[in-house]
Amino acid sequence: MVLSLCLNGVSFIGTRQLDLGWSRDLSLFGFCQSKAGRKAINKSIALRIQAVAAKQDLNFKDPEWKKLYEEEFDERFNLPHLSDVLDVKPRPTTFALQSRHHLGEDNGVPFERRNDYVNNDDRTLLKVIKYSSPTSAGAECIDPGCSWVEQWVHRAGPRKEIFFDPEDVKAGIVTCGGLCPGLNDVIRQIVFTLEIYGVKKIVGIPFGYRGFFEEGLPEIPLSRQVVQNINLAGGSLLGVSRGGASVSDIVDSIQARRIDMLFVLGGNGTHAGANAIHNECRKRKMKVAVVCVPKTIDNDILLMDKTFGFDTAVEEAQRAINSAYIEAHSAYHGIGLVKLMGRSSGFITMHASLSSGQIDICLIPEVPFKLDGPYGVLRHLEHLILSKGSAVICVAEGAGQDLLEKLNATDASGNAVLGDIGVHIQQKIKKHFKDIGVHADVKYIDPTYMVRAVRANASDAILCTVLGQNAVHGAFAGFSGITTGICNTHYVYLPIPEVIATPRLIDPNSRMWHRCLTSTGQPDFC
Ligand SMILES: Nc1ncnc2c1ncn2[C@@H]1O[C@H](COP(=O)(O)OP(=O)(O)OP(=O)(O)O)[C@@H](O)[C@H]1O
Ligand SMILES: O=P(O)(O)OC[C@H]1O[C@](O)(CO)[C@@H](O)[C@@H]1O
Ligand SMILES: [Mg+2]
Repeated sequence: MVLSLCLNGVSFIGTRQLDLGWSRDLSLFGFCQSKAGRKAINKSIALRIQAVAAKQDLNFKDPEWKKLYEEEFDERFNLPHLSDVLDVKPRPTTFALQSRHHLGEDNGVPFERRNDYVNNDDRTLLKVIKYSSPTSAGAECIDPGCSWVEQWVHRAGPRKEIFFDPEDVKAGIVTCGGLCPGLNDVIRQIVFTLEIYGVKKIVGIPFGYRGFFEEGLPEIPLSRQVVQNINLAGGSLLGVSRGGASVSDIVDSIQARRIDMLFVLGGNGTHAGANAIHNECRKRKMKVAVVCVPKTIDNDILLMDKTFGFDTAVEEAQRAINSAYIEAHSAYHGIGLVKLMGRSSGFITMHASLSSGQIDICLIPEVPFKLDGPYGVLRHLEHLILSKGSAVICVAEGAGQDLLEKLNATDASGNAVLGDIGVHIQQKIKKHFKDIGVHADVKYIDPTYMVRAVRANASDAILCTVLGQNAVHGAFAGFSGITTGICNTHYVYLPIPEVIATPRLIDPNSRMWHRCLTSTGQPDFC
């Protein structure tokens, strides 16, 4: 399992699932630390490098360590293939990039297209920065010297050989978790691409994994005609849901329906489910390709530049921020407060704050803060009101949960139900200004579902198009238990476990978070 461990500005990457107390020990991020605290952290960094090295059997004194690391990395990112467990034979692809008769002839010689297909040995480089030292901003290091280590992942796209006869294929598509702009765009491209391969049986599974087992939820037949215009609306043509049946029941249902390819659109939880489905199919020696397309406005999937829907959500969030700004700016001592989605990651909040340019205080789950006290948010707010007359705060829903009473409840999928940090901050601001006898007019905006129910914007629509097509190419190429994404602007296939080992978080020592702080001008709140 991949693990990116961030310690006081330095990240060390482990290759297996390592129990290094990563989870949410935010004090490790090096914020709010005294000099003595920082010294202790530096010592713990040294100890932890040793721990990583020991657990990975890496001895950095061994001149071969880098080679060993790279070999292990290749192994981890190797894509599971149907031929690993089944006796399947390749056949020439039926996917034509253009029908030849449209291309015509040149001097009587039939036009030959070149470089049409992706070679199975093509790779894309995962990390492209060479850090000169572990103290470089946002450095991700494997060894104490922060050596350059190559990490290659598999390139996505159509292969020359395929492992299914399209005539026989029944393909299923399912969308799980919460809504996300672009779901319909991905469904549409999957259907288009399947049909180009020659697949005739394409069905949608209604309402997420639930559609596999709940009575009265019939499959939805899909074709180019059915999906032609679905991208013009937000939501999912198939419906979504949380919670679900046992993996074994889902695989029974896949077997009974004779599905050969399953395209699964969803976030972390959905991917965990898809991987379990893939493993169960393997165990039963079923020839089923399970391919995911990561869907989450939270952008919390590891290794990827971004997930589809994120851009649109950020754009939409700006409407709320702009309204909060106008309200705050037009009121006497106005304070605008906007809460945005982001259970464990503050990407939407950080990007919306950066892009709007109207935010004075940006609060995310990855960076702890205090509301009260001389260095707390409220004191800074007081300063903003008295110095410039108004202020706007943007807070992620998962931020500051340590300030709220734990609810000890979970949703149908087992995700923790969070306390409402927006309402809490609103109340605290009102009370604070009342207590100090300064007028303040607080306007709270919670656009939660509005940012994800819209249709995809232009850049997300393109991303969805590529991902949907690549998902189909991956299934025909015989891969299963994989997901598709964009890494360093190139499109790749990745084994599912590598992208869901942990939720992807903002590194508080990254350049991007520092840029956000530069933009808002906010201090550390602790
Ligand atoms: N570890 C797991 N194993 C099997 N299935 C899972 C697992 N975690 C979640 N699921 C199933 O995956 C589906 C979606 O999970 P979840 O509700 O957490 O959404 P998600 O995919 O993480 O998307 P979102 O980003 O909207 O939260 C649910 O039907 C849930 O039951
Ligand atoms: O209310 P729902 O549908 O469970 O979705 C809420 C969650 O979905 C997410 O947007 C992830 O898709 C989280 O940020 C948020 O907490
Ligand atoms: Mg989730």
